[in-house]
Amino acid sequence: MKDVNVGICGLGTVGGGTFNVLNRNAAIIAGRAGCNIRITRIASRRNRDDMDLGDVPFSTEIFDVVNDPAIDIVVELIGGYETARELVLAAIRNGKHVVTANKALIAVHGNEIFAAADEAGVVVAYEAGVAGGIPVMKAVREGLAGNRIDWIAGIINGTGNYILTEMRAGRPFAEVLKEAQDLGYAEADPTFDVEGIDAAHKLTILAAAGFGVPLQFEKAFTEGISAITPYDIAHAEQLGYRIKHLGIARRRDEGIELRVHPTLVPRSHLIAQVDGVLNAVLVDGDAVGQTMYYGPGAGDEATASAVIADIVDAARIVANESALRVPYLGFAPDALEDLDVLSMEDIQSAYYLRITALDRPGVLAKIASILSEHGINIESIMQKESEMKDGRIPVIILTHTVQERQINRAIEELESLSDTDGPVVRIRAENFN
Ligand SMILES: NC(=O)c1ccc[n+]([C@@H]2O[C@H](COP(=O)([O-])OP(=O)(O)OC[C@H]3O[C@@H](n4cnc5c(N)ncnc54)[C@H](O)[C@@H]3O)[C@@H](O)[C@H]2O)c1
Ligand SMILES: N[C@@H](CCO)C(=O)O
Ligand code: NA
Repeated sequence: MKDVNVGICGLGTVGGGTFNVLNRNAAIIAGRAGCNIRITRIASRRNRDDMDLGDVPFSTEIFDVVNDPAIDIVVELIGGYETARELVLAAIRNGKHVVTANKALIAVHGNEIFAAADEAGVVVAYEAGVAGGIPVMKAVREGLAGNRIDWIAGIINGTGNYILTEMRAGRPFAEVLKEAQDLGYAEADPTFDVEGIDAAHKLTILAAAGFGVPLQFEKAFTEGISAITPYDIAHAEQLGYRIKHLGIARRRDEGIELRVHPTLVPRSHLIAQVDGVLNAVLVDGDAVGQTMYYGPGAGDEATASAVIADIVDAARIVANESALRVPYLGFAPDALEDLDVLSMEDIQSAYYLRITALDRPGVLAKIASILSEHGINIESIMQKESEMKDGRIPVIILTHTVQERQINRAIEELESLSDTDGPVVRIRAENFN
């Protein structure tokens, strides 16, 4: 059996997991790959005293790995945008295949990196970057190749889902975030997790591969979970919904919806049961219908599982000098469509609205008439007793699907009524029909 040489850049959570699993399962992996996958160099800022690297040379200079002529596959696990970009482009220039878990890099610099890789005749693989251990890129790029994909919706940030899950049990935000960081789930800058940036990176990649469009991260809409209150979580539950932080990409004739925000989902739907660090991606294809991919979205060995699957794909190419490659986004580069990302005003969604009304006769009728003037149909309405006994009553409304523009105009009018108090809380909702 041929040897294929791998160099690892970055020996943190994912780098450590990759090293350990590659060693533990070496025989199984060799059997699948048809070659021996050998780690011949590791570089990272610091060596780890909790790991035994055996006789694998270690250095603190990651560019040593990409400049080592013996290395066939460079595994980029340092994270971040700029150094990772330089490292990956240097590896490509040196004729090496690249495996990365870095969705920020692919979402922002993927178009440039894929073009460079095509030019050099090498592959760049990024399965671990999207929904961690779940082989969802394999499913979208290969398993669903016969479908026109109409929409993709997913819980694609483990840290955020972990926080929302624990908040339902009444635990404070900051304490749960610290726990997710200690478990190695969070990004170096955890606002990427909490504010939806990390999920938007992954959604950008899913949308590009699902719909056959270039990566357009700069146009993705992101709203985080930091404004979600236990109050709205409880009321959503009473309406039969659960609040999840979703990435949603929908293909419409006019363009693409690309958005990450807290979303009410029916409690009876499978996706509402996805808790903790687990991720799930729902994909709607015209032939297959809805499929859902579920599993660990973060963590050392779970992510390593996806990194190694990509190493195996690249190793097969090296060992067999094979030209058989799946295009980066699953579509031949000249088949990518120039579809624009729609503005948020143009997206379509259902909405949960919480209006603080003054307890006066006729206020409900005024609210209903404003919604109706804007063409918004009400799915359900709930008027709560005033908890503060201060004459202010929460009115909770779930709407049918409308255009966000209609809701924005209606909210402006609702807020300007003398019978309402303060801003209207608005959370988008999906029924996955
Ligand atoms: N942690 C997860 O569960 C997870 C899951 C999926 C994807 N990812 C992605 O995997 C990548 C790595 O994440 P991680 O959680 O392992 O991070 P980490 O911080 O645990 O590990 C990164 C390692 O790279 C080293 N490093 C960074 N820059 C370097 C440089 N310039 N020179 C030398 N060493 C450098 C750091 O010292 C650290 O040891 C990121 O892109 C992340 O988004 C992580
Ligand atoms: N920080 C990311 C890691 C996996 O991409 C998450 O929590 O989902
Ligand atoms: Na994955």
